[in-house]
Amino acid sequence: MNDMSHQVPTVATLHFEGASVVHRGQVLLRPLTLSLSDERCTLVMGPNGAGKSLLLRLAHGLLTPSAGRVHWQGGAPRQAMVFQRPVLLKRSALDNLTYALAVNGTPWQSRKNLARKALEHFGLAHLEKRPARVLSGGEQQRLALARAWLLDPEVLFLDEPTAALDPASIRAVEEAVRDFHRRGTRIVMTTHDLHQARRLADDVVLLHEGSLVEHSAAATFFTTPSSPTARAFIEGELVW
Ligand SMILES: Nc1ncnc2c1ncn2[C@@H]1O[C@H](COP(=O)(O)OP(=O)(O)OP(=O)(O)O)[C@@H](O)[C@H]1O
Repeated sequence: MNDMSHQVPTVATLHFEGASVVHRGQVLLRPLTLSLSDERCTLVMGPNGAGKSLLLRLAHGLLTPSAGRVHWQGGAPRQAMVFQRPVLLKRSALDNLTYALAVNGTPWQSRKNLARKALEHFGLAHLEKRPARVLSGGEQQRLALARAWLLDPEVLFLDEPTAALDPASIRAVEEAVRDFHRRGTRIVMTTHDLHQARRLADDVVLLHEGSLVEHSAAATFFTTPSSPTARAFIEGELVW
């Protein structure tokens, strides 16, 4: 997605400064120093248990580091997060969106109209009355993206949003991610899928066993990774 990175407005830089996560004496994320700047699409990669979700939770402020700090230079931007298993309310698809707008302070007169537009944008218009929790995995993921879309985030965090989806749904989610990016939203997304990372990433963060292994431009990462661990990961030899 490099071609788009010069067309979008500047977003604040996110700094991790020696940020670590320790739980009951166990180090889950070793002190991490990393800056995410520019209007990029950053893919956070690594085997199971590497610490990708922890990094994302720290970034979005859902988790406080045990030591060090995570902060936005230039003030925290408007941000949203989409999880692998979307958290949806026991309401219709439409009501999930109007509720998010209400929480966001959108005047009630315009909520339904905006929510319907978002449903349409994500190909869900025909499902507006269906309870959100009975939607298929792919539909739920699109509804979560529609909800994020309505909040017009400057930064969007996605935690393995395509992990349990079929190829068509994966394509739909990736297209939505590109759409967000075109609109100027900075993307930070975790994935296991090397092909997906090649399709989407401007830069790649590789974690392994709770440590940062590499942060480089996607072209560099995939062609000339600087560490043996990154090479092994790209070759599919780093299972965990
Ligand atoms: N609340 C918690 N309590 C104890 N251990 C945790 C907690 N959250 C995460 N961990 C551990 O921290 C490590 C990193 O977890 P994390 O979810 O960040 O991995 P991940 O890279 O996202 O893995 P996956 O690809 O499997 O989703 C794992 O070993 C996990 O078991």
